Amino acid sequence: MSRLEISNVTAHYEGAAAPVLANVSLALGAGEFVAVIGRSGCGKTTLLNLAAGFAFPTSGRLTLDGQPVRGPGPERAVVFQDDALFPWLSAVDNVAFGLQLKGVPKNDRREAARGLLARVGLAGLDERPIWRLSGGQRQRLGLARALAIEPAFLLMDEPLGALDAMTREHMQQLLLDIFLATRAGILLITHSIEEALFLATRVVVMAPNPGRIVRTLDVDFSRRVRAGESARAVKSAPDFIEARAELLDLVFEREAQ
Ligand SMILES: Nc1ncnc2c1ncn2[C@@H]1O[C@H](COP(=O)(O)OP(=O)(O)OP(=O)(O)O)[C@@H](O)[C@H]1O
Repeated sequence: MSRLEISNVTAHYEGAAAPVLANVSLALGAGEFVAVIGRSGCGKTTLLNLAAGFAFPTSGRLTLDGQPVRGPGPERAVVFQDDALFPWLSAVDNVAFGLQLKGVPKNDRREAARGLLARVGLAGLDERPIWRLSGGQRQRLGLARALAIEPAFLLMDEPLGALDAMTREHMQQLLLDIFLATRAGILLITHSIEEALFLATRVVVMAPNPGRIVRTLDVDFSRRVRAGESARAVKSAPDFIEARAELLDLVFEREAQ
């Protein structure tokens, strides 16, 4: 079972007065869905970049199954808001590219890629060029490509931020389905407190100057969706609304400081 551990990490950007992250600790295991929220500039993306191996801390430790993280790796797939798809390739070839990186033989790649496209709800759009896909379809494609490498961890930076409300709700359901099917450890950065509460097994609240974790909340609202309750019912349940208000207070209280 894979485990990513961020222990007591501090990070600085050159020239900045305060550290961008100070004494941040966070662990992510298989079957855990951690959502990180906090006001703009509190270091969420920096934290994800460290977890992905795109950046390194000034002090503290990052380990993967006990081994120091030295850079990016195929066990950690990253999904961004503006997904870095290859615009000159069709949908199926964008996913097949991920399979090529994984070493899947050429003849098997397109068929496997089609399967992944179907899994994210893009069946039938295989040969579409990227520029003819909607924002939501591109996000699905970005997810399919991330899943192609069968990552132990999915690291996502505001992946649904650019989508309209309806599409966003559909994508939340897809993320839940993927989480359940793969049991990958998911790290999701989101500006939506509601989305964090709805999807995660743990919500982490950060505050800025220096970037730090001020609250960790274990939640299980997604279990109710799995048990058959509708997303709408879960999001309008009294305990969901109460938890959302508490987190809102926390983020705004910190903002006022
Ligand atoms: N490459 C960089 N060099 C210098 N400073 C940076 C760099 N990247 C980010 N910062 C600064 O570090 C702080 C944290 O940025 P980061 O993007 O991690 O925050 P965030 O919480 O993800 O913000 P947002 O919610 O707006 O995306 C900000 O003050 C930002 O200006």
